[in-house]
Amino acid sequence: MANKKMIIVQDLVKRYGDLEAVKGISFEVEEGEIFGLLGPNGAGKSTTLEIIETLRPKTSGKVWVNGYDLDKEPQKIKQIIGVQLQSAGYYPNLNLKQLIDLFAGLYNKHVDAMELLRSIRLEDKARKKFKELSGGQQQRFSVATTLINQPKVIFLDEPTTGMDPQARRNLWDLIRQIREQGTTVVITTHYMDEAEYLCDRVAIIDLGRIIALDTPERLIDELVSSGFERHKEVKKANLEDVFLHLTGKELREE
Ligand SMILES: Nc1ncnc2c1ncn2[C@@H]1O[C@H](COP(=O)(O)OP(=O)(O)OP(=O)(O)O)[C@@H](O)[C@H]1O
Repeated sequence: MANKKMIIVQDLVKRYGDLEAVKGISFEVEEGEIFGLLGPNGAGKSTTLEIIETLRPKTSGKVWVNGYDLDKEPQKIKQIIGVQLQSAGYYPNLNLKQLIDLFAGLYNKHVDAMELLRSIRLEDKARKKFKELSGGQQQRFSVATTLINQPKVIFLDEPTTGMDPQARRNLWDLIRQIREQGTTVVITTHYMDEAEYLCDRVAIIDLGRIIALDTPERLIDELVSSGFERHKEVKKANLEDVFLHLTGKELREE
């Protein structure tokens, strides 16, 4: 059964002067999936994401989001997507509840700010300013704010960079919950364990081109069937498991 395509990207090209940062990439994201864009620094992930988000002009190629053509109906796309703000986007004098109320007002949506804060376990921080939160709390808040306009798809650009293992696992749970409620998620990450845990499918981008696109499992199976073997014996746990076993899974930031 063919699923509905939430995003279609065809032959997308982006040039910055002489540099061709995105060299004609094509991919589709299905409704309800967590889709990962992976790749080394400078591969073109953020550029691709920002073009789809209507935040950056493309050089050529076609993009549709929920059937809306980026060239013809960018406003329609803006209405159905959720984008994480950089920290500078959070007015410094407003507390978390006021920020949610402000965004809800801007989007003309009714949102129960306390309920949203409860869902990310920040209800006791309702009167705190964004800058007074820990890194993990800031990221949780920023992911939750992408939901205020009740989007069909949210974009998360390296959402767990710099987090400790507890906060990271916690954010993974939040992202999965968001998907379970029917929202499509597009995520960029440098962490392969994150991609393996979260993503239904991943596109690996290098030097502006997609060099692989499949489920993490099939990509791994393909590599193994090509004769690849790890040098070390694979253990049933890794160092992060040891760390979490010793220090617990509870958040430490409060
Ligand atoms: N505004 C810009 N002007 C000129 N070059 C840019 C601009 N933005 C990005 N680039 C270049 O385009 C290429 C792709 O950058 P992009 O930020 O999309 O990569 P990325 O895969 O998101 O990398 P990272 O993982 O470091 O965020 C890089 O070589 C970068 O230097």
